[in-house]
Order: sequence, then C-alpha cells, then structure tokens
Amino acid sequence: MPDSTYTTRNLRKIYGEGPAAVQALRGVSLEIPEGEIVVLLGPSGSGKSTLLNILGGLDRGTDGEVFFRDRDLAAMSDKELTRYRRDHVGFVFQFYNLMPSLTARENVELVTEISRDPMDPGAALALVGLDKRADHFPAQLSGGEQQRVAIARALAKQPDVLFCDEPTGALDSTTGRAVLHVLREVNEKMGTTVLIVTHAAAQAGMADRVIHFADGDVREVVVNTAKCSPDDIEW
Ligand SMILES: Nc1ncnc2c1ncn2[C@@H]1O[C@H](COP(=O)(O)OP(=O)(O)OP(=O)(O)O)[C@@H](O)[C@H]1O
Repeated sequence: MPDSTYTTRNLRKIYGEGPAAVQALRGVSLEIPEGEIVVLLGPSGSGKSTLLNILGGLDRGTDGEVFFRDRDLAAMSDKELTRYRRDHVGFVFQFYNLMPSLTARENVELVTEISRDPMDPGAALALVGLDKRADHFPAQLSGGEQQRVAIARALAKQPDVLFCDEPTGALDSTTGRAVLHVLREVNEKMGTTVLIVTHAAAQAGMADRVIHFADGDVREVVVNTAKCSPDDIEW
C-alpha cells in the first residue's frame, strides 16, 4: 500500500441540531494515496463537497478521525488549520473566483506573495499554457482560460494536494478537456495529489482511483488499471 495523503476513520459531519440536523457524512473511512488522481462521484447532496471541505481544512468534522499524512487535522487549532491550508492545499472551484481588476499574472501573485515556497507566477502560467496571456484581465479570457488561471493560482504555491470541486462544471466539453489535461500534467510533473469532485461520471476514466459516494458514505472504491487520456472522455 502506498503512503496515504489522507486517512479518515468513521468521519461524521452533522450540520445543525435537533430535528433540523443533517447527517452529511455518516462515518466515512477511506485512504487517499500520495500522488494519485482521485475522482469523487455521487448524487447531489451525497456529501462530496463536505468531505472535500474537511480534507482541505475549510471545515471540521463532527467526530471521527481525519489525518493529512501523519497529522491529525481534527486536533489542530484554527491557526494551525489555516497554516495547513496555506502550506499544503490548493483549491479550484467551478466558478474561477478571479479578481476582475487584476491581470492573470497579478491574480497568481496574490498567492505567491504569501506562500512559503512559491513558483514564479510566469512559470505557473506557462504550466497551464497561458504564459502569453499573463497581462490579460479575466474578462479578456475565455471560461476555460480563466479556469486555467485559477489552476495556475492554486498550484503556484506548490501544494501537495489540489482540490477541484466541479472544475469543468461551467465549461463545454472541449474546453473542459483542456482543463483536465492541465490537471493531469500537474499530477505528472509535480507529483501533486489531485482530488476532483464531478457530476461527469466519464471523467472517472482518467483517475487512478474512483470513489463512489452515496448518502454520506463511500459505496465503492474502484482502482483504475487502464487510465484513459482526457481526449477520450466524452460528457
Ligand atoms: N452549511 C450547511 N448547513 C446545513 N446543511 C448542509 C450545509 N452544507 C451542506 N449541507 C447538507 O449536507 C448534505 C451534503 O451536502 P454536500 O454539499 O456535501 O453534497 P454534494 O454531494 O457535494 O452535493 P452537490 O453534488 O449537489 O454539490 C446535503 O444534504 C446538504 O443539504
């Protein structure tokens, strides 16, 4: 078994209290090995984003264990959790959340200026194929290009893990495939563990491991022995 980036045991998350309480995670136990592309699939409301937010240190579980390598996220203070996020984790969301008044390069610099061991912003943009568009503003870029800037921003701090919540959700499939190519390249070139939450089940084809979620728990974990290229994915 390879080393794990994440290990959870009986992880539960309950939102709210009393009759209004919602059990979003019902005792999740899973391993996410280092350096893999992992795709998380499941119906709406099954708890995928909740799990991502807890692993990414944006939220906490109600009980159970959650480890990043050998570090217990549940035992961290808020300050330690913020540092963990800053040093180890990058996020990419469905909507790119770029600052409209800043160029692509300046959007990336927002992160590199506060990072411990950042890449050169130009190198991060080159990795996503946008070095020639560094001085353009988000409104001058297509949706797929904006998402690639968001990926450059997330990876410029050289995170160990990249969390992607519906990264192609707002894109057509051709543009979406370009974004998936970038994610695969980041995984291959930088060894970054990549976690992708998606409704597009076909994207599971490019994963090393597919976690099927339903009703707040893992239903099935499938290890993909024959990964395909993003080019071969239709959705
Ligand atoms: N802040 C919150 N307060 C109360 N309930 C919440 C909150 N966030 C999520 N939930 C509930 O927790 C459950 C899991 O939600 P979650 O967003 O993790 O699902 P998901 O699988 O990511 O869904 P989707 O695919 O629609 O994004 C749902 O029933 C949701 O309504």
